[in-house]
Order: sequence, then C-alpha cells, then structure tokens
Amino acid sequence: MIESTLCFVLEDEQVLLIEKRRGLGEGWYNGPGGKLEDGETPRECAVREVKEEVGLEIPLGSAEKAGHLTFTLDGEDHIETHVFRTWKYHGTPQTTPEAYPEWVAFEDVPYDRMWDDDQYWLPKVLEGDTVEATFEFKGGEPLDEADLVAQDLEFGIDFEE
Ligand SMILES: COc1nc(N)nc2c1ncn2[C@H]1C[C@H](O)[C@@H](COP(=O)(O)OP(=O)(O)OP(=O)(O)O)O1
Repeated sequence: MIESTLCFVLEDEQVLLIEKRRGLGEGWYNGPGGKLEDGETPRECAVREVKEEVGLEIPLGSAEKAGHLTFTLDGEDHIETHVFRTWKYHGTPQTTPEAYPEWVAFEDVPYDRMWDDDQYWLPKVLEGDTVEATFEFKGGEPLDEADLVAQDLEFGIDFEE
C-alpha cells in the first residue's frame, strides 16, 4: 500500500490549503502532502512536503498527528495517509511547481473542490479532534476519477507517539 501524508498549517481560524498543480488530485484543494520516501517517518515526510510544496519550515516536533486514513480501491488497500496539523511555521507561503497556496477561513473551506472524503473528517480535524477512517472507492485507477462509495470513521483517537 502507498504511504502518504497531509499537513494542515493553522492560524487564526484559517488553514493553509494548496490548489494542486500536478499529480494525484490535480486542480483540487488539499493540504500540502505526498508520498513517504525511503527511510522517512510520516512526520518527517509531512514537514518535507510542506517545505517542498509551499516553502514553509515546520519545526518537526510541532507537527501533531491528527488522523490516519485508509483508502481502498475496488476492494484492495490502495493508499494510507497520515494527517498532521501544526500552528508553528517559519516563512511565507510560496507558489511552487506543485502548488498554489491559499489561506482559507475554516468556514470557507471549498469541500466541493476537494476529495469527496474530506467533508467527513477535515472539519473535525480543524476543530482539534482526531480521526481514524477508511474510505472505499470504486471505479479503477486513477483514484481521483473513482467514486467514494462507503466510509467508516471513528473520532477521538489517541495516537500514541
Ligand atoms: C482518496 O482521498 C484522498 N483524500 C485526500 N484528502 N488526500 C488524498 C486522497 N488520496 C490521496 N491523497 C493525498 C495524499 C498525498 O498527500 C497526496 C499524494 O499526492 P502525490 O501522489 O502527488 O504525492 P507526491 O509524493 O507529492 O507526488 P510525487 O511522488 O509526484 O512527488 O494525495
């Protein structure tokens, strides 16, 4: 299964989203994130991806685990995503070849321009909750053209780290 991360940078009831410029989910809004590289921990990956995609430095210890999502495609495990959030960063968000960054008020998050699963868990993660969830997609690759057909979510998870 592919292992990946998302990292949501928060400030004053706003979240830093990206409009993805290439790859999986191109054209949609998401948090910065991507696939783990060899030898990397999920937290290290989250911090690296924020730097690569929007140019912000995140102190490693400040990235708090907020979720673990498993996505299945046509009945097979496909991708798992470790979700982090942080209130600490250095720098100013930059446009990069991968992403257009944008600060968005929590109440204005554009769920109609995001992955279908996000509406079920991201509002709670922005509020400070934690989540473990599985989302079932059907329709073959690529995943961003498949349909979300079922979900199973549990909130208030204690991620021991
Ligand atoms: C299926 O539902 C998903 N929902 C959300 N919110 N995010 C998802 C979903 N499926 C995948 N993702 C995220 C998880 C990762 O952050 C990215 C994967 O993006 P990509 O394949 O572009 O990963 P990179 O490592 O950045 O790509 P390169 O290897 O090309 O650099 O999508």
